[in-house]
Amino acid sequence: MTAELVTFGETMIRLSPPEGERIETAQSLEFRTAGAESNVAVAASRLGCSAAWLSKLPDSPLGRRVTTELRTHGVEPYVRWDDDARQGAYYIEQGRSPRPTNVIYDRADAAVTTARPDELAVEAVEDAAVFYTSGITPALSETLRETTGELLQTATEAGTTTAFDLNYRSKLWSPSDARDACESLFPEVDVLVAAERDIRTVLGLDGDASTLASELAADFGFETVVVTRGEDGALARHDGTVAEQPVFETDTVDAIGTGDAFVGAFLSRLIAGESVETALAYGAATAALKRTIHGDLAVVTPDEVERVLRGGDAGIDR
Ligand SMILES: O=C(O)C(=O)C[C@H](O)[C@H](O)COP(=O)(O)O
Repeated sequence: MTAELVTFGETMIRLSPPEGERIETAQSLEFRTAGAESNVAVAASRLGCSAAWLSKLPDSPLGRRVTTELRTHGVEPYVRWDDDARQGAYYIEQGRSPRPTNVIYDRADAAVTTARPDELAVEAVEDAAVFYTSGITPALSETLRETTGELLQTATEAGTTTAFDLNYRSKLWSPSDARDACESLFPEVDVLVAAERDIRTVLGLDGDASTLASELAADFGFETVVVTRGEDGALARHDGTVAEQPVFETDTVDAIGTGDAFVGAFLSRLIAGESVETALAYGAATAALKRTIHGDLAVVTPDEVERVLRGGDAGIDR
């Protein structure tokens, strides 16, 4: 079946001690899966968009754990299985003020780092409405930098809209390396999503969020630029106009995955033919719901998102 949204990247095993426990001393670790591009596919799928995820995984219980979880949420994994490769993982110790959240990656030499286009379901990219990947993927290896560029080009040539989240991770590379790699990919990107702080740190731009979006659109010819601003909401520049979206208040249980939930919901609405304004609102509502849920995944339903959009409060539904 042709998927409307196709994403490409690494999905890791996510290991986290119980709240208030340190990685150094914890006796147990919660076991989940997480990865920016599959998180986006899950959010979109849960909101009614058909979604597929391309990657390379070890042919092992750890690799199959990833595909099993994605299928649970309706995402079709198109995976190249590798007998000998590693499964990437990360440890996350959730912070509580004044102790920050800490992520420790264990993803060097993961299976995906050697993925080449001829090992991947490139035809799914050609047939999709939107192809999505993020700045994490080219950060993982030189091969992935090339593969990311080739898949974006394949998408462009096939008339598939391309979407890219800058997703800067300082534990993977320096701002200048990220800038070089991402700017070389930008000519093939139609929809750019970027956190305001990443635009300043990585791309070295200054000014308010609206100015950043306009400069990016002018410099790189993006069709749409979405700037995410944490508690200050998000804005999108499209067709020469800027739309703003505040955040929905939330009681945060787990903030990790908020950005990906936003992007997945946003893309699902664009694919459904809705306006950028509507897509932004869906993104913000889905992101708020994600923050109330443990793990990276936006395990939500369209009704729940609609309810947030209508301003429904929490309460007890019985
Ligand atoms: O692959 C990586 O390096 C990741 O960081 C996976 C992350 O768990 C998500 O991408 C969450 O990112 P947010 O949605 O911005 O919270």
